[in-house]
Amino acid sequence: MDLVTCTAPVNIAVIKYWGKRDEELILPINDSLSATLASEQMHAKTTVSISPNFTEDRIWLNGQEEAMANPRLVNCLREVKRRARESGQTPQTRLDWHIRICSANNFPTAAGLASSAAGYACLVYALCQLYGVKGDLSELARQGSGSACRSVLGGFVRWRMGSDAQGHDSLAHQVVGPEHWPDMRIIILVANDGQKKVPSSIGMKRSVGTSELLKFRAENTVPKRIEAMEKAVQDRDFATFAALAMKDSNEMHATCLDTTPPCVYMSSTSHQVSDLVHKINEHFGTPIVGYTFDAGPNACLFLLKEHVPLLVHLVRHYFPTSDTTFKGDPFRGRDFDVEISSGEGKFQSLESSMDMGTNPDALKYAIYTKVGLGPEVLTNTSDHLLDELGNPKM
Ligand SMILES: Nc1ncnc2c1ncn2[C@@H]1O[C@H](COP(=O)(O)OP(=O)(O)OP(=O)(O)O)[C@@H](O)[C@H]1O
Ligand SMILES: C[C@@](O)(CCOP(=O)(O)OP(=O)(O)O)CC(=O)O
Repeated sequence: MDLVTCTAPVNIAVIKYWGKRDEELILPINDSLSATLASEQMHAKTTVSISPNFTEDRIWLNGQEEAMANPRLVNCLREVKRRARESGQTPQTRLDWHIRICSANNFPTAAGLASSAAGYACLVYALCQLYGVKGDLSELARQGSGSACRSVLGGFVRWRMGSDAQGHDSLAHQVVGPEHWPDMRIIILVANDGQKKVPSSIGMKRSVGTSELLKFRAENTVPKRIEAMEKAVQDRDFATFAALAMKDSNEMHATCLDTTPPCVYMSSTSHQVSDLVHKINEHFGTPIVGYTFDAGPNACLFLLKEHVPLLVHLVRHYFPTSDTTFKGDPFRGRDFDVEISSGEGKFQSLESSMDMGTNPDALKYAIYTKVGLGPEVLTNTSDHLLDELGNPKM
């Protein structure tokens, strides 16, 4: 029996992918750009195993057995095997053995927190390790979920839409590595981690079919904005970075509202968080925090390390929670390398200038993280999700 276990990170787009020109190959209507988040806080973990003794292909996701017939899964497996066959690295007999796949996310699945990105990047990375496939993996991961192609790399990543009908040039590449902007921090404010009503793939298909605004966005705004965003990342120009991220998120959600029937992903809590961010930035006279929202109500905030204590104080003040544990709590303890003092006295004058009401228990918890590396192989036996017979350990 051969067995490989990997982790892959989540990525959060600051220039969004929303809309496909080819549903089957998952080819987008515009380029997108994202930050890969550190795997320590959020990751998918996948074990893949092949054996001549397995009599059928099987998959378990988050402890439940699922159907292998999922077309995205089938496409990924077929394409990785095709690449393995073409490279001549793997004997046909090994490619014919049945496979077992066991995967788990350490954060909510299908809640607009990019689980499909981490999940398919992890699956493809693990399969490629298993079959000895080398080279670009983004084309393979893209066929599981569009955003997954950006999770096969660390740092800041750009997915170029490409023009080839077969999608061979619709690939992701690294803009800068995770070490490039060491002070960048990310705080995800989770308002709802339940499964969303309209999955991204359905929502964006509906937008492509009905929104004129989406067409305008893809053809006119994004091509210019993404160049400015790439430059802002390269120059570590936080104010431009945050302003562009917020603009792009709002434009994506505007296209969702321009869709028939409309896709409403942001909630009143999302808008309150957005309001707070704009008030903070107004107070400072320049963006010191930027937000972006995926297809869900949870805010993903970008900010520099020096502003974490301030943001933490204000979020605690305006979104008090009775859950004192506040999972992934940046609101207590230490930053990765900076002490987060409660800063009560220091920021009190700010509260009075905000002119906002408080929203008790509107947030469930927060995840505090930074920009990180791409997928990794785990070699410790205790890390494998399948036992020596190929059965799930849990
Ligand atoms: N670890 C995993 N391994 C394989 N597939 C996964 C994994 N995690 C999630 N998926 C697949 O992704 C689907 C969820 O994708 P969906 O786009 O609906 O949500 P999301 O990725 O959490 O949100 P969004 O893309 O809007 O940020 C799951 O139903 C499952 O098919
Ligand atoms: C809002 C987004 O997160 C949309 C992600 O959509 P998916 O990649 O989940 O869609 P499919 O390609 O159909 O699987 C924006 C982004 O990540 O760029």
